[in-house]
Amino acid sequence: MERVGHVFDRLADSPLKVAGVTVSIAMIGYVLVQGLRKMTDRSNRLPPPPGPPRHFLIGNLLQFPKDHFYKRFCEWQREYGDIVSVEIPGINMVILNSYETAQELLGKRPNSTAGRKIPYMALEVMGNQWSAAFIQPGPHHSNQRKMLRRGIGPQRVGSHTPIIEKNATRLMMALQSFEGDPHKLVLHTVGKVVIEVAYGTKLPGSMSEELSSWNLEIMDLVNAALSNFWLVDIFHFLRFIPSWMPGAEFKRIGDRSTWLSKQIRYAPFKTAKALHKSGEIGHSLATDLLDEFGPNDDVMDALAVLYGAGSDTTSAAVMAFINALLLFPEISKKVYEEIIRATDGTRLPCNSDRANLPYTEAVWKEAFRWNTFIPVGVPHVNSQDEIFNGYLIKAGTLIGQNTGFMLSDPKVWGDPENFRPERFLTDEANSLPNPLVVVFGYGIRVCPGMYLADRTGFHISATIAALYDVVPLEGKSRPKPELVEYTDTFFRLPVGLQCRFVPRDSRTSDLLKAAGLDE
Ligand code: HEM
Repeated sequence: MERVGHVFDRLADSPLKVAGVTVSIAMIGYVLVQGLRKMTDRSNRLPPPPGPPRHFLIGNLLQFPKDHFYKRFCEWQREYGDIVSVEIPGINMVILNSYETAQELLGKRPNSTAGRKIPYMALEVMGNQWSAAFIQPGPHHSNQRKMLRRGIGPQRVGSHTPIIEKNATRLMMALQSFEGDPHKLVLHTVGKVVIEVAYGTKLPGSMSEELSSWNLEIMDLVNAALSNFWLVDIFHFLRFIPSWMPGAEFKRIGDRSTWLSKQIRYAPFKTAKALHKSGEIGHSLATDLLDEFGPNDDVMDALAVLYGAGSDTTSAAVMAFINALLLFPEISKKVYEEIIRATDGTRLPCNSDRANLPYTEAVWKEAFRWNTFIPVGVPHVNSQDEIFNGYLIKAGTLIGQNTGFMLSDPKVWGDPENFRPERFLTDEANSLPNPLVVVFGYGIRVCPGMYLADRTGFHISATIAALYDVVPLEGKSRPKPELVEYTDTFFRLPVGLQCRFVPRDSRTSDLLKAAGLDE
């Protein structure tokens, strides 16, 4: 204080001196208040959620899995409970193992727990900083979500039913002579649905094919990028080294991905705008959004995100249903009988039959739950410190969701290992979460495509069950459910699934012919 006084004594009584004294007092005050706040702040004394012991400097780096995340997360759940925290250098992470904790933290605190932390390589170097799934909450994120809700939300999703039904019927025709793993066929069908929902049916066939292949390529690149660590994630300046340099593989991946990203955004949108202008576009999400918002970048990006976010996901759900039809023939027969009762066996099932198909609905839910195809949710990030159940979750923590455990916790499901759709048909159902709600995410990041996914996936799945008995290849026996393995990917698929689609009865081909899709 003396030194401060001495300096000011040398200044004349001037506005400068007054200002200087004021600033000094303010600064001292500020330091004291901050110190006191630190001493009294309850949150500073709170521990992080429990988790495996951390090592000096490297935290849990050695225990953190490089693959099979779900398996390790379940091991930690057994040891530490509903909420587990781990730390690897530079990253704090918590893993939520119960639906209630996820709802509390992510669903009920949407303003502070809805961030994303996408590595620099996947976001910037690969040119994905436009995607609603990757960007931070803010005007672009909320605009795009508003647009998706307008076009494929609960009010409007029904308007896309003809596109879903037409493409499902095409798939049924292809399955008549198909043997092997149907994943590619299902993915292609869902991709067509998504493209036609987004841009209508008037895009030239070649553009639609290109859009699929661009998307499939970039999805592979992004998945590979996200499962690797890149130096550029830490040293961002590396992005400026030229692509031809030896060792600059990341740059070449980044350049290719950025090109694909641009094609996916601009090419179909340009055609859709022209078709809209000439009045030829027909019904589509693009039509709705161009009518209401005009041709702006948020409209372009809301449309462009659909394929990447909607095709792999929905086709994985349909594959889970097909897997169940193959593994559990009695369940498959019951679904078939229920659908025949609803349609009198005189027509293909349609979306409006759904209300009369409670058993099929229960099988659809159980297919989402049993060995779920999406065992780990998309992590959120909190923008401020959160106090939760007596623990401190520091701002900037990655908040992961162990969806697989939530859907197989014996305390909730009793016999999670059994594929038992009846659990959704009795009073027991009242105490169970809906598996679809569990997998579609939380808060302001909840999947905006869930109504379209549910409608498309359910219709394709029910139609397969109505027309075909899904059986093993000639000479092979049905796989044993407990022995089936699943890929270690973000969307898990049954490993080595091989099957045939045997028409249920002579009506199958008549029904397909009557559907009249020869155009
Ligand atoms: C069975 C199919 C699907 C599943 C299981 C699924 C699951 C998810 C999940 C878990 C998230 C992250 C939610 C969160 O962060 O809390 C998400 C986000 C998203 N989904 Fe889906 N999804 C499916 C289908 C679709 C479809 C068909 C579309 C579009 C047509 C779509 C568009 C999106 C978009 C744009 C996001 C990013 C939302 C955001 O970050 O704000 N999804 N989805």
